[in-house]
Amino acid sequence: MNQQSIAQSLFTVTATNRQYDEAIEHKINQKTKPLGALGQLESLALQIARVQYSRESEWVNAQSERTESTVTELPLYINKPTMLVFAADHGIAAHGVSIAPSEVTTQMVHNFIHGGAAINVFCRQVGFTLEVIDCGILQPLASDCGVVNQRLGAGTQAMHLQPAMLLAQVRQGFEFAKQLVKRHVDNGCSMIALGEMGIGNTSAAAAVMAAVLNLDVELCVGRGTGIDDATLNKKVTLINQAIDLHRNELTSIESILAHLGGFEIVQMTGAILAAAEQKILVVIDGFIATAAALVALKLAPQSNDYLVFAHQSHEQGHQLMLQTLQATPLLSLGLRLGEGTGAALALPLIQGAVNFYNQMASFDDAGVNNVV
Ligand SMILES: O=C(O)c1ccc[n+]([C@@H]2O[C@H](COP(=O)([O-])O)[C@@H](O)[C@H]2O)c1
Ligand SMILES: Cc1cc2nc[nH]c2cc1C
Repeated sequence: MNQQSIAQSLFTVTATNRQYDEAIEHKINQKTKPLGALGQLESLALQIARVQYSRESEWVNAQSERTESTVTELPLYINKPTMLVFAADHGIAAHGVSIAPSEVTTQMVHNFIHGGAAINVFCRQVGFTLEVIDCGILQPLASDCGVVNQRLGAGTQAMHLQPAMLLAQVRQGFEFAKQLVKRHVDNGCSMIALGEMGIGNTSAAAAVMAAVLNLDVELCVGRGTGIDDATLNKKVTLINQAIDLHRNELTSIESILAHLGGFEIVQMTGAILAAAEQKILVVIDGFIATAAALVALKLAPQSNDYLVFAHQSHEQGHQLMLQTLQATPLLSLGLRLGEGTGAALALPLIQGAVNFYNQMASFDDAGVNNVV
């Protein structure tokens, strides 16, 4: 008998309903513009409509007299957009793979608490509520500091010497993430975005990418915070060493996550699966968040329907990962900060897709010659 994965035992993910696609596309095509002229915003509006009409399906079905075309009169919405920033430390960071020591993870979490980081600035600017989650930074924080405590340990083990974590920690991380997302959805949130903070986490993300996609480590590793050539070589060597050490154990996606991953990558994976289960949109930030998306998509391919890829990061490996996922990110700004910054900057574009769908006049409404 096939053993159920941890993810299968915790999450039920179903694809969005495609029943209204024709009506949605008709509505978009009847807007006062040349066919397709809003480019990627049109496919984004279609995706959001699929997600939200699937989410509201009980309501939609209850309106038994409604025809398919009137279903599209339901406006799309973004309620309580919430940026979740997952912080964790990495054992490998003590072995010279980053420009910064692990202490910077905690220092940046304090910066988030005091509102001074880039992610604070951008969240304030665009209207994201920011929540920071301690998934396992080196030292616990004071319980009243405003950071959510979902610690899986005091940093992972150095993956080139031993497994980064146990499968029990992967399970606990998925459970934490499920509770977290449920709390936000119960509170009316219709869209989450995922960012992260963790010195050393581009090593973990690259290792997971190489193992999941069976790629050469060199293709997956980049300069992270901005390392020089010598440090880059060391990073490649240590990640190869980790993959060689655990080779016989890298037999399932969850085992790859346990041996090579990070506490924030585990919890972002869980948050994606939870968002897909709850049928809400989930906006993915940079390289590390995309590695979590890669894992989530391997565990539950239907979760793809709920994912919006915010941007293509400067990190080498991100473009290849996005291509492999056939994902077209909204932005490409050469960002390499993480924290959720690219996802925050994408919110006005997502809002633009919702607004044109809801508010633009049709050719009929506006008395404009129908050019479709
Ligand atoms: O999001 C990205 O694409 C990204 C690319 C490079 C670096 N980062 C951030 O930099 C940190 C990891 O870099 P490193 O060099 O310590 O592995 C971590 O806090 C990430 O948020 C993030
Ligand atoms: C200062 C600093 C801020 C960050 N934000 C996300 N990753 C980071 C890494 C460093 C080093």
